[in-house]
Amino acid sequence: MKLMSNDVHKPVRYGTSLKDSLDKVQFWRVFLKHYAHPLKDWVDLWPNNPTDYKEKMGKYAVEVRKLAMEIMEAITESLGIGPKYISNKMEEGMQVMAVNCYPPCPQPSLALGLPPHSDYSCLTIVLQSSLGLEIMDTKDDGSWRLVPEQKGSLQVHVSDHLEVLSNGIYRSVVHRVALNAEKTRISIASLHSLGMDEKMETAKELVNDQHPKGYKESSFRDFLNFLTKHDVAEGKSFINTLKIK
Ligand SMILES: O=C(O)CCC(=O)C(=O)O
Ligand SMILES: [Fe+2]
Repeated sequence: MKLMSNDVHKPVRYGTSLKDSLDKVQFWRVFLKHYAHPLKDWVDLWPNNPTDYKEKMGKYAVEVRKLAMEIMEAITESLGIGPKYISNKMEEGMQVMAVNCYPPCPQPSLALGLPPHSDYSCLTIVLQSSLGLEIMDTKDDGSWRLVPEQKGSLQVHVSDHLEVLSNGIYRSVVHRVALNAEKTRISIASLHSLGMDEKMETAKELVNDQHPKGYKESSFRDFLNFLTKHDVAEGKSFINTLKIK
């Protein structure tokens, strides 16, 4: 069974990719994705069940967004382009919450919860209920490192649009999700980016003769259009389509 609401342009969508149309197991995940900023524009579209979902997720979304803005300010400051360089534009930006559920898998070594990918956003902040998230160590031949389980801690990922902005000084994190046979794992990923049609460009201040511009500009809508043409399972990455070779 495949319960996909396939239109990636919808502000609320859900799906499962436990099995594909040939009944072959692909990725062992059920998900709900919805927009979250500005809250009042989207909250009425969120699920009514569980009854406290809107209230609890609403509070979390607002708080995690504040954190994302603070971190973005620290990052652009570290790049020497000032704390407000992108946060002003992000005020009007998008926030997508991805609520992921990975049921126990009878043969966890034969499947993945999510394939290797990087996120399109500037920053992604992940809260996980148990072990499973792995990040690629690019300094060590691309081996996978398990993100430790620390109750209440948040995992912050640099994503594609920050790589573009920083002209490659910050690199987006390639990550995947491993499965386990015993318990259901839940994660909430909060993806922060510019507005739907706002193009993310490389900061001109970070382009010079030694560091020529490495990336084409793109928007969140450009990413969604990419998604309609490519399945993440194919392994084709959005950031690679932006690189100027
Ligand atoms: O489940 C996780 O820990 C990560 C989820 C994720 O990578 C995503 O939703 O993009
Ligand atoms: Fe991700």
